Amino acid sequence: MTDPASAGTGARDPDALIARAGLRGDPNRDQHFLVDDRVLDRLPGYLPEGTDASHLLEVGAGTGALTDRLLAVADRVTAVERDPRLAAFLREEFAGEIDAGRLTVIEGDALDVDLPADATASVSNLPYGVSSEIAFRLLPTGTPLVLMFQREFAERMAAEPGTPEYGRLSVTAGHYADVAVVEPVPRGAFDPAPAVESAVVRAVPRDPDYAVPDDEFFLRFVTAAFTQRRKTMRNAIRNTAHISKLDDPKAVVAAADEALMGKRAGEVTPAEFAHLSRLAWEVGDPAERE
Ligand SMILES: C[S@@+](CC[C@H](N)C(=O)[O-])C[C@H]1O[C@@H](n2cnc3c(N)ncnc32)[C@H](O)[C@@H]1O
Repeated sequence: MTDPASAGTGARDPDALIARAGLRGDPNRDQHFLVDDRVLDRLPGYLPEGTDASHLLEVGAGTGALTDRLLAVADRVTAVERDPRLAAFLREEFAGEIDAGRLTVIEGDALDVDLPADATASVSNLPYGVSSEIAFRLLPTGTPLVLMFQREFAERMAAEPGTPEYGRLSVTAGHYADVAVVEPVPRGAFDPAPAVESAVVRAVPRDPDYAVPDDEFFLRFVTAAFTQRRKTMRNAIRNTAHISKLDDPKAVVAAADEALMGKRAGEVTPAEFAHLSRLAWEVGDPAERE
């Protein structure tokens, strides 16, 4: 049997893991395994200083190259993997760690399975097909996250108002955390190489520096406005009542600041969105208030 520990770092060699698993990553199943040791070694280090690493969560564990790095820094790791062949391989490859109570493998879809409520942080190379849904399962947990996304998606998540990338994703992700792109990752770091570039995002949880009347309403109000991002806020609010579920969007426009109503959604800051959502909650007759 191949020695699981590669020389030097003591970490398992990613290519050897793929060889032992005996399968090729299937892009149709979002299987792009990280094979660049330097990227793998850096990922846990992107967790904010002082992060409680007693129980790390990994979504989409694949052949376990990142799982192995997480086990090196955590007391305990929970790894979720949907592909039964990979889950079986992980149970075999990491039998020692599982027996020692340091690793739990959950076989299933990360969108359906119960994620451990006591995970203290997550480090994951996400399946890109469902990365948005998974991110928005993890962000409300209020734990630090280090997540690999498609680069374009990562940049939209971290974008500032007034930039072309700024949008619904920036405001909604920023509602839960300070989000930053910490490392672009080239296609060649993966096997098989994905069609697009990737990037690592760090999300540090925090309460927003503004108040909203209701999280769900705020997120819906923002989503509605960005469906009409070329229109002024005045028109966007009027035209999207079917999404924001406001009974009286005109009252919101009438009560709001003229200059703000003349801006486009891409120029409206999260705090301004929050202000507008409070106004809409008061005078726009949203569905929840009935
Ligand atoms: C980009 S690969 C990352 C694998 C490994 N962590 C690495 O870095 O090499 C994503 C992994 O997520 C798994 N996966 C795809 N969809 C999933 C889902 N809905 N829930 C859980 N795992 C999923 C794939 O089988 C694949 O192993």
